[in-house]
Amino acid sequence: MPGYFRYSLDLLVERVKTLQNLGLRSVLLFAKVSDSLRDNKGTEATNPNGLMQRAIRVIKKSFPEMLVITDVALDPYSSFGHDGIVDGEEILNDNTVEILSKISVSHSEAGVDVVAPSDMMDGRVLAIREALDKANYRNVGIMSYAVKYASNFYGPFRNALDSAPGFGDKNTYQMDFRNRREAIRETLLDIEEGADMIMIKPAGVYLDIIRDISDVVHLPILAYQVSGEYAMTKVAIEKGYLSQTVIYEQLISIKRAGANSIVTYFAEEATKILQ
Ligand SMILES: NCC(=O)CCC(=O)O
Repeated sequence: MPGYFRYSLDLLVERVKTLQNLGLRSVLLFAKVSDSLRDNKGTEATNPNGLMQRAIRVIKKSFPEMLVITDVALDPYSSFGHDGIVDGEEILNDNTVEILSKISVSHSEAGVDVVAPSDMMDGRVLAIREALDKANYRNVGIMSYAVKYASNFYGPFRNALDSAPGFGDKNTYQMDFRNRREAIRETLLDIEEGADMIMIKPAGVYLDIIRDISDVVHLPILAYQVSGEYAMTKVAIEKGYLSQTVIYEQLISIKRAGANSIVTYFAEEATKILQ
């Protein structure tokens, strides 16, 4: 993924310091664990001393005011690269939801501010909310990936994390990009279950969906400009086909469509453009 790197914990502190100095106030963390730690149960994902848990502690210790959001999903921990527990060729929704709740509690024990389930299992927001409340983490928020399309734009991220599915695809739990109304249904369900913020993903070729949702939903709406959108633009700029100003135009159009916040790999560039 051009211009993007995996950070060890010592380098992570330097990286977050740079971002904070640029005026950024939140980070979204993803973990990359070694293949030997992957299984079909997400065991490593709940390790109190796992990479994600240590990363949360390191950041909150050095930058207590930085809002830390964590990815809650099985795919980086799954021997199959899927977001759920696999049985034959099936993804077991309810067993997965149970583990996602445990992962969320584990991240909360480490000090996370907001958990972000990105798996697209049904019923996970309610289960996570109940598990967090029961464990006394009532103030930990849930940013739900309510609308996540089975998109072809995730390629560079999956390469960076080695998290591409080992068999099949994610079409049985991620959404069909030909379907428009399902986005609203999924969003309203997640809100009813207790989501504090709604994520729509990808962003740039889903501006109509962002607009649809922002017309009916009055919670914070985030849009995720994903790795493929980033890589296309980055490479075109590097090759001189486009000027850097297209980044600003892309981000503004996502905002114009109705996003309150944008998750983007151009965050650092954006702070410079906006100065
Ligand atoms: N669960 C995280 C992702 O799928 C990221 C996608 C991307 O940036 O391409």
